Amino acid sequence: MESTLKQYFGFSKFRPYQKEIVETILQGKDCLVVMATGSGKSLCYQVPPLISKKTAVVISPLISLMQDQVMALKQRGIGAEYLSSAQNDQNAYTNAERGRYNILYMTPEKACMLPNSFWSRLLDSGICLLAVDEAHCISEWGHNFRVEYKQLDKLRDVLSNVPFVGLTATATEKVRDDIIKSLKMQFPHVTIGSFDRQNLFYSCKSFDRGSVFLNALVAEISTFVDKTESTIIYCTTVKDVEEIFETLKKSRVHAGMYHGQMSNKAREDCHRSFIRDEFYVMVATIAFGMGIDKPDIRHVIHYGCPKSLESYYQESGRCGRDGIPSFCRLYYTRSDFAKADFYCAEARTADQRKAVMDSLAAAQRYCMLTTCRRKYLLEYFGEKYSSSSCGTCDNCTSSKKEIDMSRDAFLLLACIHSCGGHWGLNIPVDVLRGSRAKRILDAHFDKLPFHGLGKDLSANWWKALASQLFSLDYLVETFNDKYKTVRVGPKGIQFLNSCNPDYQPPLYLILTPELAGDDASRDATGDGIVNKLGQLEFDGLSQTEDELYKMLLEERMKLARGHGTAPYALCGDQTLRKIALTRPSTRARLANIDGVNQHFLKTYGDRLLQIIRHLSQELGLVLDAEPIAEFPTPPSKVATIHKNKRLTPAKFEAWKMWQEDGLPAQKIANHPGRAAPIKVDTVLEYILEAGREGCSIDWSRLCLEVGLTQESFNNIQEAMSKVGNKLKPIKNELPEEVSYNQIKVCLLMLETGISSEVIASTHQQGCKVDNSEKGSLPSQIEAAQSNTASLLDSVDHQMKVDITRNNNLLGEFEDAVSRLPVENADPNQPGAAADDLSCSRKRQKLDEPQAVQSVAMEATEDSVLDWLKNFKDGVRF
Ligand SMILES: Nc1ncnc2c1ncn2[C@@H]1O[C@H](COP(=O)(O)OP(=O)(O)OP(=O)(O)O)[C@@H](O)[C@H]1O
Repeated sequence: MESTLKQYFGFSKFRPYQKEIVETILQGKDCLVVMATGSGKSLCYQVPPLISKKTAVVISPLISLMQDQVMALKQRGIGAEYLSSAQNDQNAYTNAERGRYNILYMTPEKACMLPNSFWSRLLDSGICLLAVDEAHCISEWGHNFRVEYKQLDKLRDVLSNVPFVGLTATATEKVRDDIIKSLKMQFPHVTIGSFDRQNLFYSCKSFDRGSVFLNALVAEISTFVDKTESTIIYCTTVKDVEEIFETLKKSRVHAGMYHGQMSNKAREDCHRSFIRDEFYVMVATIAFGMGIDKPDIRHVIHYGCPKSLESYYQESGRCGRDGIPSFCRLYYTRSDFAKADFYCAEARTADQRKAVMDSLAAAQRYCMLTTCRRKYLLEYFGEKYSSSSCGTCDNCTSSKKEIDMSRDAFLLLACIHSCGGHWGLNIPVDVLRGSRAKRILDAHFDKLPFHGLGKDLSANWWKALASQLFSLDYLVETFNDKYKTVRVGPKGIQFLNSCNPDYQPPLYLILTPELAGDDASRDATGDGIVNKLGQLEFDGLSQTEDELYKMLLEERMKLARGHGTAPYALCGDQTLRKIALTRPSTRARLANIDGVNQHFLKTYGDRLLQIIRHLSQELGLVLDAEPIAEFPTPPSKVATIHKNKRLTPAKFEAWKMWQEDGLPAQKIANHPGRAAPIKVDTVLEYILEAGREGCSIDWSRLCLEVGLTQESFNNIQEAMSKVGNKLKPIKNELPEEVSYNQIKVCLLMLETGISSEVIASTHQQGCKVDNSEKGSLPSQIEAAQSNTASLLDSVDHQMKVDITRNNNLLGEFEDAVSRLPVENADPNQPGAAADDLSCSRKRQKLDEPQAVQSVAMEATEDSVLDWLKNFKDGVRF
């Protein structure tokens, strides 16, 4: 099973539950799979046909979804086709009957219409399973009931011995029972995975409709587009879709739109362009829902509260299906919560109406929540979340100010209580605000002592306060057949009992923007949550590796265009990031990367290797940077703000050995603890990466180790002023002996504000000797001695840990000298040594592995001085 997984999908491991489900299907048993969006349900029905060599029939609700899946499967070398009204190729039917496809998709309508003869021929050829994707559509209790799904039970009689597999991301117990019954499943194996999408960051914000907000939204979205991050903006009406689309267009943000009033063709075209990354923003109604199989959507924005929490989970679940950190934001207005009647219009029974009202109330509560959003979402779906803070939603990451609102809470609770608890929220709020509307006067509520006591605050302010009191269970909402009523719950009564008009016990509530009346923070997209989050903690790509990743994205786009397919169908972003991190130089190494399958390797492998080689060279990155086995599993959680991006263990270890244990890069590269040696350049790259991430670096020592002198520092700076800060152009500007490592160190020093004064004084003194005192042997020796001493001082300073000899000065001196990389220490080659003091040239070889390899000269003070005397022009270290 694992080799099939690797061969076709490129993955080395099954995700939780996948393997056991595949095994159960292969044993011929029915299965019900309830697992989160993006958790890998499809694989559960895609692997069995590849193992059993029989066809898997998959019922899927949308033609566009089937088309996407078929396209992606073909890219993996899997025989796949779909049957639907959109299928023009008549051969598809004949091929299907003959079992020519591993996976055969069809709509429920098509499945019910196909003649028995088709099924019996296909049965003869071999069917290994019938999967019903988005199986919640079967249930009237589901949030997406579809009549055609109900008729699928007919197939049970035709395919009596074929295992049926129902798959869905959202199913309450009732819905699960419905699916089992409707599909006449026999003792099914039921798998319920976690609903937690750890890589998603959730946030909500109220907004005011209008051009100010729209412009701010568009400005933010264009920053996503700049980063080639795909975004879906879900709207609740076609009008909103068109308005946002137009605003984007005016701002020259290339986007697509998708809603039910567009023609099928226009919708399909738009969908295709979006998945092919021809544009990065899709503005859509929920019509663009279940069928979206694009794994690299980084932002799902809801413009308006969705009709239910189930829909929200499903729609926001389109985000980050590839496991990369992604963002779900919901903007709501209070008027969204008054749409219950509209949503109830289709409900046929009182139960259905209640279900719709309950779902909308849950979504409303989610919007107004001041506690952990993830916890609320998961617990809504019946999953226990033990922590009270996920750390990856706005409520868990923003600092919360709490203030005592006991008096206002007292007024509101007392007013609601006095109104008898038979009304919605509007009446008591109107009473507080001193309304003299007919219904208030008719009920004599103008006589209540609270009438007008809250007139200085807006109705929305009081409703925002009510939301907090709901979330603390001080207030309770009840749904009748048509109306919502609000009453004071037992906790609220307890609070009221402890109050009198002159005294209320403190009640600290979170000061939300609405309660703070902070219009400035609400007049646009508000907190710019994505920007505030700072860097995402992910897989520790260095800046240069990230540059490579972006270039690889572009190259993937070109390849995909050339083959008329979507970039993600070639390989996922996750896989490309791993390629950027490791830069494989051979097919075997490329094949080892998670996500690279046989078909990809055969079709694009050589071209990709060429590209990797070329781009890595351009960026000064070494190939085969890290043994594949050392890959960290990318954390699936979105990170909150951290000072340092996380380093991979390999990078951290290298930095620690260099900085804290004082080992030279050469020793680190060949450290016995390693499975295989790595290149010195790679070690230096890791150290720089650590420096970039805020780890402390002994810059003098690093300059010394790569041979960066003050002069080359100046030269590099000068080159940068001409050609910018890209490595290759800088390198081209400089003498050949200036190495990439020197340039990288210099760039990072400039980037992190490190002064060139840290460059060991020996470099500069060495230059002085070379320039001003050439020819005077004693002075050169003196200078060289002093150079040596100060050089040793600086090195010695770093090598605290590894000093094994005695602690007296001579011992330290010897030890330090013995560690110095000495090139051409052979006294019979004075020419090389003479060259050493020619400043900019003399250090450049230090970073070359072969130079560094000739280490370990056993020395005493006397022997060094003796040895120095043999050289007219000094020596280099
Ligand atoms: N074993 C695995 N290792 C790595 N990635 C995997 C594995 N299984 C699936 N994936 C990837 O996870 C992503 C989501 O998988 P899939 O489309 O099957 O999710 P799903 O559960 O069907 O989601 P949805 O309910 O949204 O349709 C895909 O990009 C897929 O390639």
